[in-house]
Amino acid sequence: MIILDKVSKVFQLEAGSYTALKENSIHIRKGEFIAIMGPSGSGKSTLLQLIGGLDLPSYGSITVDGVEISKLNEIERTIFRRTRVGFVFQNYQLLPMMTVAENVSLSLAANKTPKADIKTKVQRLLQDVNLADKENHFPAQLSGGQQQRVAIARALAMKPKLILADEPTGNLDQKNGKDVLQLLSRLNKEEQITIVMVTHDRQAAEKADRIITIQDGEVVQERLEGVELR
Ligand SMILES: Nc1ncnc2c1ncn2[C@@H]1O[C@H](COP(=O)(O)OP(=O)(O)OP(=O)(O)O)[C@@H](O)[C@H]1O
Repeated sequence: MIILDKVSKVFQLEAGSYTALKENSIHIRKGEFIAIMGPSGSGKSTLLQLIGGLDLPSYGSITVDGVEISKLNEIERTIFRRTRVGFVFQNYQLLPMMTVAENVSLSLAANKTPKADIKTKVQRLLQDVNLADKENHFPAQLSGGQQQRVAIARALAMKPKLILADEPTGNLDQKNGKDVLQLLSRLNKEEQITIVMVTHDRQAAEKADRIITIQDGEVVQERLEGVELR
């Protein structure tokens, strides 16, 4: 599903260049649930952004679902992101002036789904995340856990085979964090959606099939159900 071949990311700064990722080669199979862990500043979010086509690697190639995204131009990458990847962020990133239903419908509208279909699809998505009764609420009227479930419904709208989640439970208390993780786990198991999740939370990471640990821009450890792989 995801192949990174010797991927490096170098940021050009006024003070010089900074290597955030160093020659990482990573393979992620279809349907895997991967947790990415590592200290602050180790390159986790940068890695997720490269996999999601939000940014380009400086060196190396990235292939996602058969598409070499590191070769796509800006417009092609935008289409790739809109149609193939669901993004979930720590701070939910819902639009505050729009209702829950409008937030979930955004990508459907952007991808020219007929209006009549949007309504039924949004209702089904909100049922899936157990928020059918909140469609006319605004994000500020919901708890953090509910907002994150709206964000997950939005991420699912285009039926992506891949969800990239950056600290999805980072702002949530234990109960809400657990609910969000359970939802991601269910989507992974029942819908075979591949999930790559950055987390600082060891308990959250234990939900994954494999934990990839990054340090100073390099993968230093991979652990599969308790077995050290490197
Ligand atoms: N656009 C950018 N320009 C310059 N440097 C950047 C940029 N984005 C990230 N960096 C640097 O790259 C390094 C890795 O950042 P990244 O956000 O990937 O870390 P992280 O592991 O996700 O950290 P955290 O756990 O704190 O979110 C950091 O030193 C950061 O300052």
